[in-house]
Amino acid sequence: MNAGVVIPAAGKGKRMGTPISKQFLDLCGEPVLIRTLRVFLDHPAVSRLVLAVHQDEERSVCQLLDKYGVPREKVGVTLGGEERQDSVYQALQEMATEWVLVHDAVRPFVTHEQISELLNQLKSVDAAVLAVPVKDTIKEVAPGMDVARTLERSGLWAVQTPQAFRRSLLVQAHEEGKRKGLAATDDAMLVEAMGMPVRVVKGDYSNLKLTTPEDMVLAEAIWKMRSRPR
Ligand SMILES: Nc1ccn([C@@H]2O[C@H](COP(=O)(O)OP(=O)(O)OP(=O)(O)O)[C@@H](O)[C@H]2O)c(=O)n1
Ligand SMILES: C[C@](O)(CO)[C@H](O)COP(=O)(O)O
Repeated sequence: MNAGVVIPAAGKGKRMGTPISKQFLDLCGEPVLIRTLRVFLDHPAVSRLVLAVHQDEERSVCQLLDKYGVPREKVGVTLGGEERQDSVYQALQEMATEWVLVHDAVRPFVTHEQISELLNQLKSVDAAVLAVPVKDTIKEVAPGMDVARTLERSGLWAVQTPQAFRRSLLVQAHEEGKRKGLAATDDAMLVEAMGMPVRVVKGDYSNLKLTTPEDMVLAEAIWKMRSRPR
């Protein structure tokens, strides 16, 4: 199977709060974005990647790709939008493969096994996502900070990326979502809104999304753990 990869990388990382956007922070010697890209570049089923970047960072991203020897014939760069959803849609316009994976630039710990398993699922379904069972008790909290209710944990999963799709379905889902004014925090939500099934593949808790400052500390620890000789 031949797949393209859309990497939304146009966020400003407000919750991380660093002067440079979190996708460019150093993770044990290389920028997060480069670490994420390498996983996909090295996967045999990936034929093309498109990065959606912020307009102020387009030049510096291109320089970064050249500095780290990223093959530009395989990696395109396009401008992202206001929200993650807009950035993914923009990058999808540059993608022509039948199958597409969407993956956050700030999840550098995705593995080849996870990518392969998601693509394997696309032999029987048109949408599949990585997720892990939630570990905490989840409560819905009312605006006044009183607990509204406690959710039944047994069926709750925290969804990650990559998320894998038949490209035509994902494009249609984004377009219908836009028409209906849906604000989606992941791509599968848009497919779900069409009433289409989405398969869940069990992921790994270390496939962290770097969001807040303590995530960088965890990320360094995970990187070091993975780099230790076995
Ligand atoms: N307009 C946007 C917003 C987000 N993203 C990307 O979507 C991924 C996940 O989003 P998130 O963690 O929310 O990143 P930020 O929007 O940068 O973070 P924050 O919400 O804290 O500002 C990141 O790779 C981010 O760069 C994007 O491409 N375009
Ligand atoms: C797509 C995602 O990574 C799945 O967990 C997540 O929803 C992105 O959310 P964010 O609000 O853009 O961080």
